[in-house]
Amino acid sequence: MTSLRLNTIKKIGILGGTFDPPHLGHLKLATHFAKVLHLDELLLIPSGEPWQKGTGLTNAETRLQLTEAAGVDLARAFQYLGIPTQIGVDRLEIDRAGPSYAIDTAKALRERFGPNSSMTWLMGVDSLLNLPTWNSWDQLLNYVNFAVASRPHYALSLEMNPQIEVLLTQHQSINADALEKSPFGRIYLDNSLSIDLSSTHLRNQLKSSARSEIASEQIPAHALEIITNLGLYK
Ligand SMILES: Nc1ncnc2c1ncn2[C@@H]1O[C@H](COP(=O)(O)OP(=O)(O)OP(=O)(O)O)[C@@H](O)[C@H]1O
Ligand SMILES: O=C(O)c1ccc[n+]([C@@H]2O[C@H](COP(=O)([O-])O)[C@@H](O)[C@H]2O)c1
Repeated sequence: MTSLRLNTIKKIGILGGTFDPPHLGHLKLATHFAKVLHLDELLLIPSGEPWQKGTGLTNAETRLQLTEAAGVDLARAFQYLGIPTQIGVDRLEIDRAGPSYAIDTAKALRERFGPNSSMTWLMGVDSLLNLPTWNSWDQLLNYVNFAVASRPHYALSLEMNPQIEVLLTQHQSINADALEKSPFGRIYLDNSLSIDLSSTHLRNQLKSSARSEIASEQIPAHALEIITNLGLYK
């Protein structure tokens, strides 16, 4: 009876990002955790006002459009790979006024999915290292789990501050299964990804003479089409 209940807990993955633009690093992160965490649903959530990213960002509606296009490519990849996870692109941060705080998003999604769903915020290790700068960061694990992927140029062991060390001591789970069974409060560190792509690097490439060399191994094809059609990042 217990195991039946555990198997029927709904498992939601949340991938928030500025997505300026979305790239294959985002899609591979999403694909990896959809498989590892057996996600029922994955939400891509473009940040409305990414308050730490400075000025000169692409406007939110265009980043949403790019994320929706990337979602189409991700859905195709899931179909090809036989991953049954449903993909949604959610505009809740864009529709909320003011700076986009993950804590507000986590609370809103907890209301939506109810107390028993397993909700996991997916992120690269750079986001975990930066976590103590987020608004009300120490409350986030009361609403979601964290699944954290390795990323080139960021080393947890070298850059970890004491606050993250304490957080890991209290919340880390060695097995991903723990997150499937916990609605919130667990952290899973995954060292198997090493995708050397970033939006910053791609924006720089799109501004340069190497613009035409960008391929769908870097930016998903449908998003790249919009970038080309709208002449973005020139
Ligand atoms: N190559 C990658 N490997 C692992 N995680 C990634 C990768 N790229 C992005 N992420 C994660 O995806 C989330 C959203 O990232 P974001 O949209 O800021 O992309 P970015 O490439 O980090 O952007 P920028 O270069 O503008 O800072 C973050 O949690 C980030 O850690
Ligand atoms: O809550 C915060 O204060 C906060 C500060 C920085 C980033 N975040 C969230 O972290 C996710 C990745 O952010 P970024 O800046 O790396 O694109 C995205 O969902 C952001 O809204 C959240």
